[in-house]
Amino acid sequence: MALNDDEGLQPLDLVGHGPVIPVIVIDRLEDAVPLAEALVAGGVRVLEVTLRTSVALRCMEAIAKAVPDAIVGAGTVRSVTDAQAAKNAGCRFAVSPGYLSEIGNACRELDLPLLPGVATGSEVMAANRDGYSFLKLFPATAVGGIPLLKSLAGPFADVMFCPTGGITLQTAPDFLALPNVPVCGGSWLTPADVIARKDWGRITELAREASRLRA
Ligand SMILES: O=C(O)C(=O)C[C@H](O)[C@H](O)COP(=O)(O)O
Repeated sequence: MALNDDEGLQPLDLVGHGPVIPVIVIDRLEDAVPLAEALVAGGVRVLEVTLRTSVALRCMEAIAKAVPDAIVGAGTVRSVTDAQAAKNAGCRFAVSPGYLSEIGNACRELDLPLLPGVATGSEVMAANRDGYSFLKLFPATAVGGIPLLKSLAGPFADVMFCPTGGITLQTAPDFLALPNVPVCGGSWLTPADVIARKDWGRITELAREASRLRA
């Protein structure tokens, strides 16, 4: 499925590359490229690098330049400035934890595909109004998880979700079994302690496990 490819938005296939989008926090620039290479080696190409650290933008830039098989995007996009910075860093898509029309419109202007975060029906409607129908449900487990996704499928039958927040290798299959969930997100593929000890082999194993889940 193409990501929010309504008129005016650049389509990006985020679903055809596997069932899980890793949500990544990188503290050291030197870890960016080997981490991305380890994920790609495990079959995970779509990478959401969060804008939560001071080196995040430089990490995205490094991955975009050095790991051509990775499709790198920016997570934690909370402002128009963040979206612009992500585009400048070479990101192919952006993910926001919530939704603001100004971010939706700015991403359209920037030709930067956006996966907007929503947690309520009103937010789904605001994002739909602005042309977005593939949405991130965040924080997925905390706001209602599978029962909420089943409920949303009634009034929002044409909306697809990437639930993220509180999902694990064990619970991901139940989310992916829902007709309105083609892909889910999670940080379990890139644990902080594994990155800290530069155990890239373990990252590849975690990626391989995730990529084998049913898409
Ligand atoms: O930083 C952002 O913009 C986010 O979107 C938050 C992440 O999606 C979640 O923190 C991932 O949740 P966990 O898999 O439970 O760790």
